[in-house]
Amino acid sequence: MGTSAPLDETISGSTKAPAITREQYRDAMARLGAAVTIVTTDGPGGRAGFTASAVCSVTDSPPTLLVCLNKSSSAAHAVHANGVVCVNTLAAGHEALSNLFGGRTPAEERFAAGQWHTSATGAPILVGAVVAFDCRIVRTVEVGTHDVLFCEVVGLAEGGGREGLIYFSRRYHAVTDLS
Ligand SMILES: NC(=O)c1ccc[n+]([C@@H]2O[C@H](COP(=O)([O-])OP(=O)(O)OC[C@H]3O[C@@H](n4cnc5c(N)ncnc54)[C@H](O)[C@@H]3O)[C@@H](O)[C@H]2O)c1
Ligand SMILES: Cc1cc2c(cc1C)N(C[C@H](O)[C@H](O)[C@H](O)COP(=O)(O)O)c1[nH]c(=O)[nH]c(=O)c1N2
Repeated sequence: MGTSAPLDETISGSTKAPAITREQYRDAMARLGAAVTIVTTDGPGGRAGFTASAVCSVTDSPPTLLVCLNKSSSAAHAVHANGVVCVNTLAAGHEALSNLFGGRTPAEERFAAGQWHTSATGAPILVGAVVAFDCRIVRTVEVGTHDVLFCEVVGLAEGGGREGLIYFSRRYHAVTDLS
């Protein structure tokens, strides 16, 4: 009979030489457009946040999304220690904030550039985000350089913005809801 699945798993890659280089892979991925988010956390591990485009829906029952987090990110310790994240979907006009959370800037400076509320889990919600998903991390799978965080959505906040932000071909693009 089955045992319960572990909450943390590691998936090892092939030991064979990869068929494509990192550069080829990145160039190809640059053609795959994605929404831009700022993933935040707060709690015993401290406040932290990072820009993420590797975010997608896994299932609606229970509502779950995944976030890929580079293990070397300055936010990694806090994310794992707190076990909660808020995925803030950015709007047109958030390009500078995205770049600040995109690396090499101290956490306090990142947060000082935006306005934040506190979600039910304690993670910061960005005022003006298109939509924010307040989440508890229910499972982590390590794959290569990244941790894949499976995040159960326990709360939602709508920021009212009508223009979303897409990262495509290494540039930001505003997208408008014409309905
Ligand atoms: N998933 C990620 O970790 C990820 C995604 C996008 C951008 N970034 C980082 O943002 C910076 C600028 O990125 P860019 O898009 O302008 O140019 P880039 O050439 O570094 O990346 C092109 C595309 O490749 C993918 N990618 C890049 N680095 C990755 C990584 N370490 N792991 C998995 N996928 C990765 C992403 O889809 C990215 O949009 C880089 O430092 C990059 O590492 C990381
Ligand atoms: C548009 C865009 C998109 C992404 C990123 C950057 C940018 C500009 N970065 C990189 C990530 O934000 C950055 O590495 C962290 O902020 C960690 O940097 P520090 O270690 O804090 O300097 C990123 N990192 C990650 O782990 N997962 C992701 O999906 C993304 N996506």
